[in-house]
Amino acid sequence: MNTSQKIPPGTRSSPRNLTPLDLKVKDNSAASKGIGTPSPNRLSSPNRLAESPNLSKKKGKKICPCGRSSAGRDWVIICSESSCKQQWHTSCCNLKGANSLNQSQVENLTKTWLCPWCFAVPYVRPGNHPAALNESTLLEKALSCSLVQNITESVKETLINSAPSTEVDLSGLEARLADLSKEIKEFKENPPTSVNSQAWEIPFDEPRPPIIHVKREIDCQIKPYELYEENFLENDAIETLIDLTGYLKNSADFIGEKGHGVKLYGEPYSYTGSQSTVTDPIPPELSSVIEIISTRLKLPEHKRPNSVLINFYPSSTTLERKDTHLAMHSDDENTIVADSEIITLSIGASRTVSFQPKHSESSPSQNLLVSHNSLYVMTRKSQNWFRHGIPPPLPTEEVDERFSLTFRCLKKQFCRSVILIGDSNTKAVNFGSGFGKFGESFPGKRVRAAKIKDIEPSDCTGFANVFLMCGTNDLRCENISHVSEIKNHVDVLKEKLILVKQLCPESKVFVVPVLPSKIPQMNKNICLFNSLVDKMLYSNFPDIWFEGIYSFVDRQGMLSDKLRRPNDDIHLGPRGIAKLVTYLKICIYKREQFEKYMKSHKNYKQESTQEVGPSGLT
Ligand SMILES: O=C(O)CCC(=O)C(=O)O
Ligand SMILES: [Fe+2]
Repeated sequence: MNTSQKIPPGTRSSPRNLTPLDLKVKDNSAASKGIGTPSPNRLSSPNRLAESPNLSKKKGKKICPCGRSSAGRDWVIICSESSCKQQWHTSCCNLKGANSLNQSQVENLTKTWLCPWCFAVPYVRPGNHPAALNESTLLEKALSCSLVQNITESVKETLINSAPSTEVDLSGLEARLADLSKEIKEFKENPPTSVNSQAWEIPFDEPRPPIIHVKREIDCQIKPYELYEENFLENDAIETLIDLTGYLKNSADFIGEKGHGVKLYGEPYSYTGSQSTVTDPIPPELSSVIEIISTRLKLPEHKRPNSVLINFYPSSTTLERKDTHLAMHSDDENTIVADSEIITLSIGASRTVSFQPKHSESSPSQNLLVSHNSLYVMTRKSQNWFRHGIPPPLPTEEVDERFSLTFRCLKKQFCRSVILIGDSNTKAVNFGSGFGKFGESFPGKRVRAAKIKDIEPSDCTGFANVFLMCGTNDLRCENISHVSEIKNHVDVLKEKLILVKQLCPESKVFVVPVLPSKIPQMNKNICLFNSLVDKMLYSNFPDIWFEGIYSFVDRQGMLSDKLRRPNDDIHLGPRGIAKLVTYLKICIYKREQFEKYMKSHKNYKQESTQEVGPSGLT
């Protein structure tokens, strides 16, 4: 089943962002001046102030974004989102009906209520919904409004000029009206490009097509492991680890998973089928090994391991043979830092680690015999190319017990990691903290791809969110001599997306519609391209999001002047870049909300090709 929904541009509006204007209203409100606090002597009557901190009826207080008083007619309710807590009149947030309820009923209703600023509606509004139709005529209305204004001004001007004489000279007015009729006629015959093109509208009841699983044979572009080194630790250090693992084995600290036991230290590592609910702090014995590893492998601070998982593979003489193994899996959880390494140190018997290519039937599996006190290093990236596992011993083979210590660098905020593959318009997008930047909770990187053909799907591996924002250069007037070239670009994009989806089945993929320029002919190319991409995504990848870009567009369907670089018809200026970052973050947030909602829905079945984790579940 389709687990997510793409958003065609122009068919729905983005959640309300705080604009400077909103902030002004808020700042001027009584709430921000601290005068919105309910006074205790008015709590007794249900018609007046309510006792609950989340609910009150206040007279004359301007606490709602409307900035007005509701004269005690409305309940004032507070958003339950702890970082918001904005107060609203029930009428202003479309809950007018709640005014006929009593206090406790309203309290119940609003316990988990998210205000219009916080709640992102997870559904696409159907193209034929009256509000969508209204929106699509907005531009027309706005333009006719300005024409009416023109007429009014012409009439005024004529009357003023004619005022001294008794005879009113209407010739100027007639000429102006003739001009305006001409303008109206031209406008009707040749309406300006609008983002609300019908081409993007999806009929409400049209069933969503199934997700097409297309697989390509992709040659392995990286090695299954980067490094294998024997006799890694000095005697003292290895003896300490032998003591630690021996102690753990006898203290029954290992938690049984299929074919082996596990013990977790440091940052919690959760994977499909993991049984460890608790994690202990990293003990000094392991901290000093992390120190040695980090120095020897020259790991920078941001990739230093902070989580250690010890696997215990019992001897084949004590168990059924098949029970000392680890099933094929990938360590591809999105909490692992995208460019980090997964480092494994072996203690005890030699065992074979098997590596199996995921995307190439013709490439054989590779085996690595890992001996006592050896270390092998895989990259997080390689997890999207290979599965690995410890096969059970052969029927004729006897194996002694083995422990493996796996060191990882985990960061919770990597659940929201971002890769932005884009052209020069994304050049100024920065990660990290500061104005117009992504912020610490969205770690990630930007990769340049000047044209669609330059997108490198393997760059996306390891990132939770993938944004592709290319096409502007492909669609420049000098690069398009025939419509068929635009279609070809869409086909190239489709092929790239097949590879991205195959290499990163767990990533949330977003295609950013090409932003309009100030060049009308180029905008025609862009408009056609966007509508073809929308159709292509709808029929091939309904789980790839294609979110509307109206906030970048002016009434003429062109790149907004406020957002572009001065004297540049195509590129975003600093305000545009800040807006782009906000847009990208809203995309991530909306999708998270949408998936959360869908997960809680009873018919929701996750369409997932998720690998099993080190639990060995098969
Ligand atoms: O024991 C090994 O060498 C492999 C361990 C492993 O793959 C894991 O912990 O994810
Ligand atoms: Fe693993």
